[in-house]
Amino acid sequence: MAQKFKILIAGNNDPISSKGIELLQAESSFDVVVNMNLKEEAAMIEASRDVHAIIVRSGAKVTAKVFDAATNLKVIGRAGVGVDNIDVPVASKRGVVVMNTPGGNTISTAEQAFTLMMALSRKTPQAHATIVSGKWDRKSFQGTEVYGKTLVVLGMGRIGAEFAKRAKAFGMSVVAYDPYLSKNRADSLGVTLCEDLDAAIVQADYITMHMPLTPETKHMINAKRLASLKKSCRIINCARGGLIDDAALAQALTDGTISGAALDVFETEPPPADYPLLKAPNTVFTPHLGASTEEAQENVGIEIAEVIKAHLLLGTVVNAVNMPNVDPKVLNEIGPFLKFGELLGRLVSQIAPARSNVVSINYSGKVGSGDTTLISRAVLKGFLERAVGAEQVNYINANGVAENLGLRFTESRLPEANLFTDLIEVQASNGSETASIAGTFFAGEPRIVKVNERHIETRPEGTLLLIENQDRPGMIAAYSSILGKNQVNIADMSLSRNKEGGTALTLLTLDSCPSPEVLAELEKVPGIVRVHCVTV
Ligand SMILES: NC(=O)c1ccc[n+]([C@@H]2O[C@H](COP(=O)([O-])OP(=O)(O)OC[C@H]3O[C@@H](n4cnc5c(N)ncnc54)[C@H](O)[C@@H]3O)[C@@H](O)[C@H]2O)c1
Ligand SMILES: O=C(O)CC[C@@H](O)C(=O)O
Repeated sequence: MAQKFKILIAGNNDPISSKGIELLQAESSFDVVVNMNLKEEAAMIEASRDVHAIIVRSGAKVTAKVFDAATNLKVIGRAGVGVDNIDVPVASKRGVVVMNTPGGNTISTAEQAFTLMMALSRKTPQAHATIVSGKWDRKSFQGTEVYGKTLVVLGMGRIGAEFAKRAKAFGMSVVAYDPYLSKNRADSLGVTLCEDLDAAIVQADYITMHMPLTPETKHMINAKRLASLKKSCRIINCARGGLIDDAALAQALTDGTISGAALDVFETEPPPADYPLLKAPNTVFTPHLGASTEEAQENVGIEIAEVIKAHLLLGTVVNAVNMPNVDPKVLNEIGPFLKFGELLGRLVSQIAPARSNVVSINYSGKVGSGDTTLISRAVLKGFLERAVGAEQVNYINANGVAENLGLRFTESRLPEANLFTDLIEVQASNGSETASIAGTFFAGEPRIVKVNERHIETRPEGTLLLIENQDRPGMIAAYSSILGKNQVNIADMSLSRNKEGGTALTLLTLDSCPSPEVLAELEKVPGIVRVHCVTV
């Protein structure tokens, strides 16, 4: 029977598009629960206990305690961009994929920010309030044009770029500050790139903010920077509360250091009644409505439903913030390498020297010319399974699990392979000893082609017995007779030696796993250096 997946659509009065919900409800293997009343952490914990997927906007918070309770959780979908309501480091540690919908609300948010800029310039909300209160006041609301003014865009990503296009159409000259923006991109947008934040903002008649909240961007606009601005400067923030120090902004507005602020987002949401900013002059506020349009909500609601469905049913990963993308085409191409990489990692972990602290993956041939991030994660996953348990490690947390164990991981690529179209070699080393296995595909079938640098050929199937012995007559008979007398049948055999009379390596495929006593007996045979029994 197909697995049933329970999906929680979690909200705090911020609904997800019904079209997205219906798309999930139409799938017979999904049990969809919608709960828009998850303001308190305790309620979120209860609702998440047995779910496989959670979909949120910005209202519901997925905290570490929610992860503790949601032991079946595989994926979280954010119907929107910012994932600051999800504890992403904990998600990664627990192996939960976090996916968002970048782009679906770009236009709506750029339009909202632009609307705020215009409303701030023309005091529209204040003028409206006087009319509805019965006054006809045409003197108090003289505004300013944006035409000919200098706009500084902080964060020239998707939304910043859409804002900039609109500002240019309104005759503004646009300066961009974004440490990750290339000169080419700035040129193609027709904006002036300024590499220094302080030098950028002192020119501004308007500043609009469009970057994520990170430790680096927190309080980017603080008391010191506010003091450096033109007195006529107005600030718009439709990105995230916390980019601006709200207390410092309230002060700067009150004492006339700057001319106005229009905010869709606040450091504390919702702001309490005594929040100083709410009493400051020359402001326009909206309650985090950037993405609140029919179009944006339909875009992000449908998109997140589609990616969650594809992830649960097919394993595809799209727009994950804690994992590389795996679309069905790529998955199809690299799928066999993922399985094989995991298997090589698992095999090497069984012959690795004690206290190995470095795992190296060497790619050669075609496989090394593409993106190998996921294959390496697969190798690490396979390698770590013995140390932490197969359930505890996956493609998302493999790097973190390795780091916790003090295991370093290196990767190298050779575009040319000497003998094989594709070759993946996995090595584990503790500084003084190294063990390695390399594999490839022959006519689509996986093969082990090297063990500890020796050429050998075997199918990675069942139980493999690896015997290193002195190269001298009678060795094969010695170990074969011990296996035979203990009813262990040899299904396949591959031999290799470094030189005549040197060391030989035998890889036997066995029909059953020899007992520890049989392995001990083999190790005692004169001339046998090492025996490893490895399960594929
Ligand atoms: N108000 C809303 O409802 C709403 C809706 C959508 C998005 N947002 C927020 O808007 C922000 C931008 O969204 P986006 O889709 O444009 O994201 P994006 O990733 O396309 O753009 C973000 C930009 O910020 C830049 N950046 C990063 N660090 C920076 C720094 N230190 N200084 C300057 N720039 C920096 C990045 O290089 C990038 O170009 C996000 O925080 C998102 O959560 C808010
Ligand atoms: O869900 C919302 O309405 C807010 C979305 C917005 O903050 C985002 O980051 O995409």
